[in-house]
Amino acid sequence: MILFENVTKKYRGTQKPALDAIDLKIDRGEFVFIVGASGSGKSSCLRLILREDRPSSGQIHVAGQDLSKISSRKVPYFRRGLGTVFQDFRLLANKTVFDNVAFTLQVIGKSRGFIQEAVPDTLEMVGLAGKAKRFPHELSGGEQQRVAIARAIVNKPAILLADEPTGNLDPATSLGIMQLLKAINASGTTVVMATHEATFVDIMQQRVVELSQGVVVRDDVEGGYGHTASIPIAELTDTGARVLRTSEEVVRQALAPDVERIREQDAAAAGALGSEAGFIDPLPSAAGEPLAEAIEDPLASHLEDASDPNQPPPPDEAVPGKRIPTFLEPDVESTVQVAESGGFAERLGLSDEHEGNVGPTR
Ligand SMILES: Nc1ncnc2c1ncn2[C@@H]1O[C@H](COP(=O)(O)OP(=O)(O)OP(=O)(O)O)[C@@H](O)[C@H]1O
Repeated sequence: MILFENVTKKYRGTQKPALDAIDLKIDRGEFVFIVGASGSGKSSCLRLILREDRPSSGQIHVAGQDLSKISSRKVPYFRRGLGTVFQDFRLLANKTVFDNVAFTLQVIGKSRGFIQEAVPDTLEMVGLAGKAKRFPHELSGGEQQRVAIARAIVNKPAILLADEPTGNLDPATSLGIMQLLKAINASGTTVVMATHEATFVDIMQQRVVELSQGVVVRDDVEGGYGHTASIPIAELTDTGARVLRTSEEVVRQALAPDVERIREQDAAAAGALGSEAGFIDPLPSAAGEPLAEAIEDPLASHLEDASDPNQPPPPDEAVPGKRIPTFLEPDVESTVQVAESGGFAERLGLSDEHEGNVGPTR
């Protein structure tokens, strides 16, 4: 699905290569964390996959295509098969939630009827049903990131690239985003995520590729974050250490891969997202469960308990009739970070041809 062969990237005017003879193979359906200290080359790696940049030497294949053979004119078409999520959301400030997501489909020529079905379905999946008419500045940070994820998956990409998608979010909101990405991966979409979030990486036990000064220094099938960003526990006060351990336990409960409940959630989420390999079906599951409900409810009760570090997380408690759990309704107001310009469309693999309005259907 993604293949780097002896890839080196050296930016103009720099002495050391940002990436140095990288070999990397990521198969269809994998969830891969790319970790490493600041400046180790994570974003460079994602930019090369997205064909935003070209390697100085070496070969890159993505989704069966040799990127060196794609002409600049064809790059937007290539990018349509990739979903991208960034730390700063990059929503269009002057468009509603609906229109931000619809924009992706509109510029690639999907019919109005298709858009008016696919967008609400995708918004429901990410827990934003009912917020279609809001503008980005009327949303919390977590909600904005969910809009960005909806925009990234609405075109059913085979690969989702996420560059620090939780970097601007509080821990609880980040956890919701991680669960969403995990569920998207469970549907068959390959997810590659660059992150500094040690706790999530440690607990999710997915493949971890660690970069150091542009070199792959570790590639673990079920790895942890490693020492690159660990907080030395000895430097914490007793209270600090207890709080840290408690929040880790909360996250572990919510994401641990060996918990049967999580498997069931994955299955439910995969059902909600569709079974077609590599693609996400925007229809709800047969049981009518939206993705947000399928993956989030148990977490809400754990998080509520996180305030008391001496209390173990309670058992799961379903909240009858509750479509979107409290956890998915973050009340933290965040600084809205939006992209205003047309370069945004190009980066997302969209042409910036015409930009008519697509009205919300509800
Ligand atoms: N456009 C550029 N021109 C010159 N040097 C660059 C450019 N982009 C990145 N670099 C350099 O390449 C190296 C890798 O940067 P990159 O952004 O890939 O790291 P990163 O691991 O994503 O870092 P961070 O975690 O801080 O986002 C760094 O030394 C950086 O300064």
